[in-house]
Amino acid sequence: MATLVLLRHGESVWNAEGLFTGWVDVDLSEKGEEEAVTGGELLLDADLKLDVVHTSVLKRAIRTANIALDAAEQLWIPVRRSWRLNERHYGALQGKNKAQTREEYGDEQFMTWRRSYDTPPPPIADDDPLSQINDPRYALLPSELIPRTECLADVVDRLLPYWYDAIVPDLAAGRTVLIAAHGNSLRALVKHLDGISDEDIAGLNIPTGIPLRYELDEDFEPLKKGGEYLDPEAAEKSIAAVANQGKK
Ligand SMILES: O=C(O)[C@@H](CO)OP(=O)(O)O
Repeated sequence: MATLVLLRHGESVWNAEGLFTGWVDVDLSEKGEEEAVTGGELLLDADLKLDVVHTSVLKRAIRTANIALDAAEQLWIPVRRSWRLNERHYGALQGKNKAQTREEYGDEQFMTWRRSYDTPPPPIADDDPLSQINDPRYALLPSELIPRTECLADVVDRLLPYWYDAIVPDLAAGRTVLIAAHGNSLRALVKHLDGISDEDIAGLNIPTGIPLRYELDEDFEPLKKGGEYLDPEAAEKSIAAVANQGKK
């Protein structure tokens, strides 16, 4: 049996402003930092002894991990980072206001771009100031691997090699693993873990800053589908807030 803990970063400055974020490297808001502290306190209260943390290469996830691990008195544990845990690339929607986008394109198109499994938003141009094509952290990635947009299916495809190559070996070695990542990269992982259908995944939202614990069997499948939030009540509220983004 192995323990896996998933942690979505705390509220970011762009979450607070209601903007599509994707691969843009925005920081946590003050509230997001507080959520990360609370997340760490929940880890401490649950007496979770972590052995390793995996994060994306975006600072909202990196800082959430640092703040939470500090609060959990485990800032010293080994860290690994990968672009494969990054948020879903939001294409040309990056930096756009969610409520305005909803108004301009209508509910159906808005929700298709936000939550459909296989329809990506329009791609971002390489010369767009919000493109990541020249970002030094992806300099070693072949240009064709740097996304210009992604649907959730694309995220599953790029995340699973990291799951199998880097995270599963940690779990197999008996390590308790923390993954600090993003709303949609964690939706992709939860879809895989819980065997959620392409249709049903549209209805799943991940709350900010609340650890989600999974106990996994020898095949790395959850003993309990959906895992367990360390603060289920707060999770429920935060899930509703995420689902309602873009509504007035
Ligand atoms: O903007 C984003 O990158 C994501 C996560 O914050 O938003 P959404 O929940 O709308 O997919």
